[in-house]
Amino acid sequence: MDKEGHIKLNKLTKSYQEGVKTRAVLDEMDLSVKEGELIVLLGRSGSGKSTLLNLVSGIDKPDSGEVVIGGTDLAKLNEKDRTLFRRKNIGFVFQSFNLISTLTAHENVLLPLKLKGANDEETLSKAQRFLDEVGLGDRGDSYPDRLSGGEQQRVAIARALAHEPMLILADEPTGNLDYETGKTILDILKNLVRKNGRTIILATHDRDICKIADRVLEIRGGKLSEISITEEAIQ
Ligand SMILES: Nc1ncnc2c1ncn2[C@@H]1O[C@H](COP(=O)(O)OP(=O)(O)OP(=O)(O)O)[C@@H](O)[C@H]1O
Repeated sequence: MDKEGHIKLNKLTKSYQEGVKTRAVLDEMDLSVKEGELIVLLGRSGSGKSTLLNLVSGIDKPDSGEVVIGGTDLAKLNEKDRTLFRRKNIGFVFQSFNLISTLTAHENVLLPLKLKGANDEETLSKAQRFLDEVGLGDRGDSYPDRLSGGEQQRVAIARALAHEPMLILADEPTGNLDYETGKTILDILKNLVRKNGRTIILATHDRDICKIADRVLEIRGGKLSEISITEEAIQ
């Protein structure tokens, strides 16, 4: 695989129509992410972070421009193939954890593996291994409503990584957690992503999170600009 252009955005443009008004959100945005990079995406509320993540995951379609992930141009896939591609290649971590309430922690981690068609003993133990990795090896039988917010997010991290996706997308992963829990979650996420050699794009408005990044990018006026990490640390 082309390490330099593991993920590429070419002139990505997206606007929303509201009545007669058009709101331009992303304006011919370019980006190239290397394999294994940890990108922190900053931007004020409403700047387009979630819009960008939805385009990168293929959940939403751009007005124009390309999203290329591991050599696959998402626009060339039909709806069904895009869903399959997403299941196989992308892991998600959301602000609101998004665990399935009727499944145990272990079953939640298992789900993306099953959706990929894996369902044998080895798969069961892989899900268990990832629960162990996030420190919840003994909570596999617990349902989400029996877990704290931080524990739920740890299950969500295990779920995002266990099926070995090419790319992890995290949207405000610490947004619903207190400061200390948020710090723990970020450490777990960073360590697991590094250990497994995954690429991650993490959107946040919390500038503190920049400390863990290889590269910090900011969306402003529909474009991306690179911010120096040392500059960010000093502020
Ligand atoms: N489906 C939609 N229809 C119309 N406008 C939308 C839609 N989705 C997003 N927008 C608008 O696009 C802009 C970018 O929204 P987006 O959710 O991407 O921002 P964000 O940076 O993720 O914000 P936040 O940090 O508050 O979550 C906002 O002005 C929002 O109102």
